[in-house]
Amino acid sequence: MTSANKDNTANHSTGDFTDKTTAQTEHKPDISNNEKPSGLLAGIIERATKSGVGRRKLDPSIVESDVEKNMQKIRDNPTKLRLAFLGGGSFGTAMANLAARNGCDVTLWVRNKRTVKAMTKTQTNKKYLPGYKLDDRLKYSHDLAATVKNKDIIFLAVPSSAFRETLKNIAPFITGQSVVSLTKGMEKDTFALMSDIIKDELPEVNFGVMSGPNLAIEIMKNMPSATVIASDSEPLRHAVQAALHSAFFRVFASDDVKGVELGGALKNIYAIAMGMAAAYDVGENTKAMLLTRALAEMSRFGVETGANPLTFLGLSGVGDLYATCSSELSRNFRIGNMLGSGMSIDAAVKKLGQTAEGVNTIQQVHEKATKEGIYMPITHALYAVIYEDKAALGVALHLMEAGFRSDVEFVMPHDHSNAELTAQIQAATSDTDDDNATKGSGE
Ligand SMILES: NC(=O)C1=CN([C@@H]2O[C@H](COP(=O)(O)OP(=O)(O)OC[C@H]3O[C@@H](n4cnc5c(N)ncnc54)[C@H](O)[C@@H]3O)[C@@H](O)[C@H]2O)C=CC1
Ligand SMILES: O=C(CO)COP(=O)(O)O
Repeated sequence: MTSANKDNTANHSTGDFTDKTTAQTEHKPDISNNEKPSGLLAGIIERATKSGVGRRKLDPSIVESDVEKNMQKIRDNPTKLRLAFLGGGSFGTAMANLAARNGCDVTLWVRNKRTVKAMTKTQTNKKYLPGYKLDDRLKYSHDLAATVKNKDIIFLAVPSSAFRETLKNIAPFITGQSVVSLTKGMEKDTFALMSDIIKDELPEVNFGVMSGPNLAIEIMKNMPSATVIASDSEPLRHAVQAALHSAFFRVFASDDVKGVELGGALKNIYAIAMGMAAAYDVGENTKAMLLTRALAEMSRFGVETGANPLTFLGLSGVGDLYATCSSELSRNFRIGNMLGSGMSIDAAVKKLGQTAEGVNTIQQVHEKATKEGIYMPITHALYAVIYEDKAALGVALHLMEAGFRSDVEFVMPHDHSNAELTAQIQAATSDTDDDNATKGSGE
């Protein structure tokens, strides 16, 4: 049993599972035999690192059975993927721990030398995951070059604000490694997603993005979870599945990189809205309305920017939206809750002291949607409350009075012929709106 398991004793009443079964039956990494990648793995890596290979569109049923076959071969031939995880926050640590527990050769890069020393000594991440013992095979380093050299896959789990800088720093050491983003955000001022930044900075590399309902603390507790690896490269998808998949963590595949990435980035906006709604003690109907209209906004935005709307029905869309909109473990939810309790955005961010990507994403998406004329009423409303000091109640009422629209616009497109009626209703209620529109109105 791994040291992580020793600490996490079984408590099924709280949903806390040990991974006794995994350790004993699923992954039996034989360290002594694992120094070199197996033939199968070497093949996967070779294919993954050759540009163009594996980029064809595949019949999903064939992919499913191929994945299963490959997974089986990998299970039958214990392998040692060489992985680097960059970013020692809660998510980078949780994912690195999963891979180490699966028998991969894993180094977690943390920029602070003293933190590396402390993690090596205690095998815990005291700041971001206090109380969770990490796998004793996990290695730590603050030497970026040494960490990324001679690796098969480099996973980035730094905040979006540090993503480009981190890629620039590793660029000199990239030879044939693949890169996978775990980051859920957008670059400030450029609206670039992490995959866009990878294409800018490392145009030759094979890359993927991973996203899904993956609250780090629940993963550390071995609560069953699932995620999505999206890449144009089939071999890379398989390699990531091999690295992270276990009885507690299922890794599904997709080739809609944009859709998967947008799901992870956009849901943070609505987690803030939902945290705020929770502070106002709204009912279940209201939460359901907010969640569902959020999904409509996300998929509309996705389609306008090149994603497949069906992707938003998957784990990285509705799955992650649900997880972060319903849990105080979500930092974005907590930010919303603090805002709803009357705190300013700056004070809330300071109090949180961790990454909450939604704070920046609201601004990016508000600007982009305004510029491109994409209908995103919840995002605009949230922007008005947070950045234009509008009263939340007045803004919420305004949202409720918006015109008649169809439910699922991909099933029945909106009927714009009722615009006149909508305008009349809005004119009739505008006096009330004006009264409620600013915080000085005595809301
Ligand atoms: N925590 C979670 O449950 C999940 C987080 N994510 C995403 O993962 C990304 C990272 O988030 P967390 O690990 O939760 O953040 P965190 O707030 O727990 O930690 C951030 C880490 O990044 C490091 N960092 C900050 N600036 C850096 C820089 N310039 N260079 C190197 N390292 C730097 C910090 O020192 C810290 O170790 C975010 O985009 C987040 O949305 C995705 C899924 C789940
Ligand atoms: O993305 C997450 C879970 O899937 C984590 O959400 P927060 O960044 O809001 O904590």
